[in-house]
Amino acid sequence: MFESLGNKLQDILDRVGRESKLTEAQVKTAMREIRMALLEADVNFGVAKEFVARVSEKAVGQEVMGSLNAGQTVVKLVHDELVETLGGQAAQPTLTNEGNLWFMVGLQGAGKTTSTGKLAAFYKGKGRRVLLVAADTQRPAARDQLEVLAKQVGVPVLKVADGETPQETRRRLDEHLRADFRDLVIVDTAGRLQIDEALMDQLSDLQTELKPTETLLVVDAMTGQEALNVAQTFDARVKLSGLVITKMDGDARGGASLSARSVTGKPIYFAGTSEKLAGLEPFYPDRVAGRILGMGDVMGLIERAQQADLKAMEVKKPGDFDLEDLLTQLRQIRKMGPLGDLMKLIPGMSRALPEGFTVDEKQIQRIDAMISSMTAKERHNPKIIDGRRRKRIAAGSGVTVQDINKLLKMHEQMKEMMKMLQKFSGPGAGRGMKLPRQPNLPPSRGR
Ligand SMILES: Nc1nc2c(ncn2[C@@H]2O[C@H](COP(=O)(O)OP(=O)(O)OP(=O)(O)O)[C@@H](O)[C@H]2O)c(=O)[nH]1
Repeated sequence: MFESLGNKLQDILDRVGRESKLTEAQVKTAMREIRMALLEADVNFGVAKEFVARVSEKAVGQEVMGSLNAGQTVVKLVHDELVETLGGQAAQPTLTNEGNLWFMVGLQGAGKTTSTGKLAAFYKGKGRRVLLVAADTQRPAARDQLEVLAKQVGVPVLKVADGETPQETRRRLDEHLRADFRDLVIVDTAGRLQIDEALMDQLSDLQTELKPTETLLVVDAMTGQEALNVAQTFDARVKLSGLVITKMDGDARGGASLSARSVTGKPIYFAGTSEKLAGLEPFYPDRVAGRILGMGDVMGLIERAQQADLKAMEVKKPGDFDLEDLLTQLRQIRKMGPLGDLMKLIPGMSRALPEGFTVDEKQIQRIDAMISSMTAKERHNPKIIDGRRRKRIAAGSGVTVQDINKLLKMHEQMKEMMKMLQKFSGPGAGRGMKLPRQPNLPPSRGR
């Protein structure tokens, strides 16, 4: 479990000592890594800080658990705390025999309309009689989009007319329900590009009139830090009862869910996992905890590495792998197959790569230019490249400072990757590797 962060911590903590209890110094060192992992997963800074403080308190003086070493013990503590913070067990919204009326709220583009359709499909599958209400009068196409989804699911839809008052909507809904009994009404409310007072008032008025039994905020996992503000504001204005996190199939590591959950304290009921109607799953805190910690699809990576000819990787100790080597290796590693795909399997890697990064000749030339603008000393020890030098190197190689930052980060992560690949490739691969197939590893992607 948690091999990448686990290995990192293991290395650090092995250097610190082998006491049977976690010392304050050990915990402090480990927590720096943990905080980095949280920030990389786009957890809000304040939330990450509080979280780390909470875990530190629990960890100091804690016995090193059973067969685990100090690093693994810390990661386990962090993981358990993450699971707890994310809600522990998977939770479901309240449903009674009748009179269930749910509000779907959120920013435009968060996936509100899509999630409304997905919920209709999910609960119809459980034998519920669902009615959808298209109340998103903000985006002209939203009501039609919901109608199309409703048709696909096979449930009726009530469309709110432009300029209709909440009272009129209530009356029409009652009429509809009298003629055609439904035990679950899901209302797709007006989206907003950002938090907007007038629209918030409109939403609040509709809520007062329709009295939803659940008010679910749809949060886009890709929004990262912004999730905290969005969740906070919506909760203050329309009192949320739960959350739905969409686009968990993307590159985001799920930090948004931790931020949104921490600030509202409301359960996360569902995770959106594709654009399709079936792409909705109950939210499993343990899976997301693993993903936030950046464990990626480690098993997938190992399988690929074992199939590849990795002789080139054995030239150096990973710790000595410098930027010049990076350039050489970048070309050799391409033999492993589509490098982009492979890199996505590495925790944090997809975020570290420059936007739209694909390994083609042009990219290699850019990296070549960046590395060539560095001194031999800098190439060997990139840590000495400070802000001023980054600017100059960027200017000298025709790229931005962000590109330099990303390159340096990628280099660090490649070193990590090489450590893993070395461990798990070549004759004897797999021997001594402590990698049981975990049922709760994050779902593998791209395979
Ligand atoms: N990959 C992926 N895409 C999703 C998911 N949920 C929604 N989307 C996509 O996100 C985009 C926006 O979704 P919508 O449902 O239209 O967004 P909305 O929040 O209803 O937007 P408004 O109606 O404008 O407020 C669409 O292209 C969806 O297909 C998901 O879980 N995974």
